[in-house]
Amino acid sequence: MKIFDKINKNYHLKLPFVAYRKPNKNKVLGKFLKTDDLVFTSSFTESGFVFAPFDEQRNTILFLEKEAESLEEDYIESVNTTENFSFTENNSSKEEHIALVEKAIKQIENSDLKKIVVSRKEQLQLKEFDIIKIYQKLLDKYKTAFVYVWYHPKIGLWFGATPETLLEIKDNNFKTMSLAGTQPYKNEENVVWGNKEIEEQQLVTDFIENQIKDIAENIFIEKAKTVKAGTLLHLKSKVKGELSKSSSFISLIKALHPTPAVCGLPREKAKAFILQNENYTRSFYTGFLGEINKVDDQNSSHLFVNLRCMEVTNNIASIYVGGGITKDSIPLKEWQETISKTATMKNVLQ
Ligand SMILES: C=C(O[C@@H]1C=C(C(=O)O)C=C[C@H]1O)C(=O)O
Repeated sequence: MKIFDKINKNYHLKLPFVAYRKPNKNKVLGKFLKTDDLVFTSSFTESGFVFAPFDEQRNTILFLEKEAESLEEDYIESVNTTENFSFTENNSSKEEHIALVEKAIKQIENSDLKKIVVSRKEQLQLKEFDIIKIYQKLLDKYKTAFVYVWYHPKIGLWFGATPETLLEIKDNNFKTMSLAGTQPYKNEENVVWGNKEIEEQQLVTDFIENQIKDIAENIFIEKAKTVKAGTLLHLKSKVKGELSKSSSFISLIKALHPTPAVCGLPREKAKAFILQNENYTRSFYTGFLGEINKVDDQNSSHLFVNLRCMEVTNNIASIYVGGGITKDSIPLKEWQETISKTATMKNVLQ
């Protein structure tokens, strides 16, 4: 495909680009830049593609629409991506993660915190690395996800196949979702959920409702349903509404990000716990990415939460995974949940 040649070319010339396919769509879209200038946005008023970190104190990177060459192409499923990407696994950080979960549970028991999402980074040494083969495998395997590859020579190379929409907005009509609770998919989508998962997802739904109630009208929240994301199942409620005339797109982003699906409740206290206690920096994991202010589509924006993602540097893949901790969490189960979540990316590396 032409778009893959262009990805290869930009990557080897060390020029920024993003290629992405929206959930359940066939088209792969690409934005290819001609210089390696690093452009930030904090106003979200420009037209382009944003890549935003978890911590909003850090910079959001913008690929300006007017500076980019845009390509789009129907995806033709590859027949040829069965090669093995062999890799050697590092010693796992099981004890470290379990200790972090235990600390989060204690913090919840001794404060007004109700939920904290804790995460970790797993590094794998790749024996070989082919950007196109990895991206094709992601496209082949995860048709219902937002599947992307994003590159800036001054920032890094990221891949992801995320099940979570942060915000889709056109005119004043917007959609978002409450996604939380995880169990492995075992050939059956009709499953029973435990109280811990039901409560943890309800916390996210209530937070979203509370955050948007003063800036939106006609809010409608669907009952939670089971959804499949790769080899996992989650609970999801769709949310829609109308942004009030006096409110702005950025106020909606700020109201939503980071939701308790990736941070916790109350938000600021959970964030402080995460920044102090996680043993690494999340950078763009649990941030968000996507199109903003599309001029050819009534100024619409479509943003996704950066989950089920990895960063590749010098043949080392860093896979980012986490999970929501509540008073009812069982540390070993939370560890296993992060292992299950690494499979989304490991499946395209082996
Ligand atoms: C934090 C992640 O996922 C989030 C946490 C979930 C959970 O705690 O059950 C489920 C889906 C996502 O909202 C991740 O994939 O790393």
